Amino acid sequence: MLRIPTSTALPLFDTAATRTLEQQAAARLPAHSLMQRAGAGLARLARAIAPHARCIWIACGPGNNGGDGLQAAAWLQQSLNAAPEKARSCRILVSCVRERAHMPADARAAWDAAHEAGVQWTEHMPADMGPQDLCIDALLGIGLRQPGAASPHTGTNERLLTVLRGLQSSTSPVLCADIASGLDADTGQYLPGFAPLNAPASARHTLALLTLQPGLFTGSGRDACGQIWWDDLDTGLAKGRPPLTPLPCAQLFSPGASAPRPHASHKGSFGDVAILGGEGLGQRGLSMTGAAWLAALAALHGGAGRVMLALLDASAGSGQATAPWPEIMLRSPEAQDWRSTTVACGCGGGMAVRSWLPRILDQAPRLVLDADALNAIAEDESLALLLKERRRRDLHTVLTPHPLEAARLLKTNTAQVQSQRLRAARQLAQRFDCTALLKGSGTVIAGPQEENDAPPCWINPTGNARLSTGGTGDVLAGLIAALWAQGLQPTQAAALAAWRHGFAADHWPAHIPFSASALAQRLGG
Ligand SMILES: NC(=O)C1=CN([C@@H]2O[C@H](COP(=O)(O)OP(=O)(O)OC[C@H]3O[C@@H](n4cnc5c(N)ncnc54)[C@H](O)[C@@H]3O)[C@@H](O)[C@H]2O)[C@@H](O)CC1
Repeated sequence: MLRIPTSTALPLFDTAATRTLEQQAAARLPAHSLMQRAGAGLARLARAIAPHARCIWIACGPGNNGGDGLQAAAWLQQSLNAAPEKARSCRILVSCVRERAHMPADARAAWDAAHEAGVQWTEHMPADMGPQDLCIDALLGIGLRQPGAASPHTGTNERLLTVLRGLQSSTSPVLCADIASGLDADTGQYLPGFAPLNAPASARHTLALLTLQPGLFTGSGRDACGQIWWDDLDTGLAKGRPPLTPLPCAQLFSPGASAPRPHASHKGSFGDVAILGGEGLGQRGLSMTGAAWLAALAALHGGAGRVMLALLDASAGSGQATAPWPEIMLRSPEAQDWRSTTVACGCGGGMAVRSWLPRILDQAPRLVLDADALNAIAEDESLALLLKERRRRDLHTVLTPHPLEAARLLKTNTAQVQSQRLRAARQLAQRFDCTALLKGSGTVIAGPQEENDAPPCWINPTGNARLSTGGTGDVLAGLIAALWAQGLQPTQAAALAAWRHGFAADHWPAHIPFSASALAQRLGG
């Protein structure tokens, strides 16, 4: 069993691929083996999470996810039976939303095992559960379907939803079997009617079974599933023995070991970054120079050899007084040579960045486009065309939209982007022939399409809600530019930057107030 994230990049499989892998694995094993292993994994993790539980309540759904819960109940009860002194201090209780006769064959076998072990059945969540106890959510796994098409058994949905609401508002920790019930394993979105009404009042853990799926890590997945664990059910998947087919739909990003900087190096060894952004107060009365400074500061602390800042501020130079980092060289946009550097463009660019975009899109060999540069391109077909043509001219681009910016670029709305985050990132990468980094919980990074190949796609596992504050996106854009300038490929630079950005937030020292500029200054480690 692996605790996620690990230091290796892990494959993510969608539901269709998981079904195929499940069939392949089941065909090699005696009947019910996979479910027995799934139940054993759940029982092991349950004991580790709640070693002092007086009550473990297992809510079981109508299908094989419910079967996993029943099998876990059987294992837990059996281990209590083997240690009678413990059996007096802990109860294993099961609620099942469907009768045995209507469950699939594996689940019926698990039901029988639970029954034989002496598990107690209960109609409702026990009223006396406390923070040391544990709930197991085995209601719905990857078999979730749109309500309505769900079940021929009338009344199931209502009972299931009542039990689910109990789990979602539980003050005892919750361990989800495979995935939090109601969450789409491919997209990380709740199906209508399944989203919790309030934020969870207790810790969440999820044991992914057989495969890891993208929905655990993006959209609502992180909040719904909490700490993620993976049990590949002894199939070898976690040891890097994926079969040739089906292929993963994405990977969970993990940085490889970083090479130390050679001793015989100088500032020219690590590339130049130029930032263009920061509309001045004089233009529309809305100063956004801070955004460009943040990107520049991040590029500096991200290890670029030299950092130049070209402010879109008629009174350029005034910024120097407010943010005195003497290592950052101020340039006028006219004086900067855009052909020779890695460029991050758009941070705080306001309206002023628009007139510069034709030149930047035409000249910058490595270009990170953020914020107002993205909005300008979304509104101007001629700019979009220039962007699309860049890769054919051997000029490369990374787009860093948040969901609203992505929606503008894709001519859709934010809800559509969020409902299919992986697909949206891939569409952006394909449409503009570039790398697209879609920000949000579980940032998705998609590379441009290689000939006859699906674009590679990563999900970043690091980061937390600390990053939900102004300026962190500018820091990310500057960091991508810095890593790219140091020689990484664009998609690798984007993914590593997202990882390091999130990692810094995850390991934030309690005594330092979090802000984007503090984050930028901690990127060096
Ligand atoms: N069969 C096996 O050997 C294995 C099964 N596994 C487990 O099996 C799960 C998949 O099992 P299933 O394919 O049976 O699917 P699920 O158990 O996830 O769900 C299917 C059941 O839920 C009902 N349902 C679906 N959508 C609903 C909705 N919106 N409202 C109400 N009811 C709804 C369906 O009518 C069906 O009865 C995995 O998530 C995993 O937990 C894994 O342990 C791997 C091994």
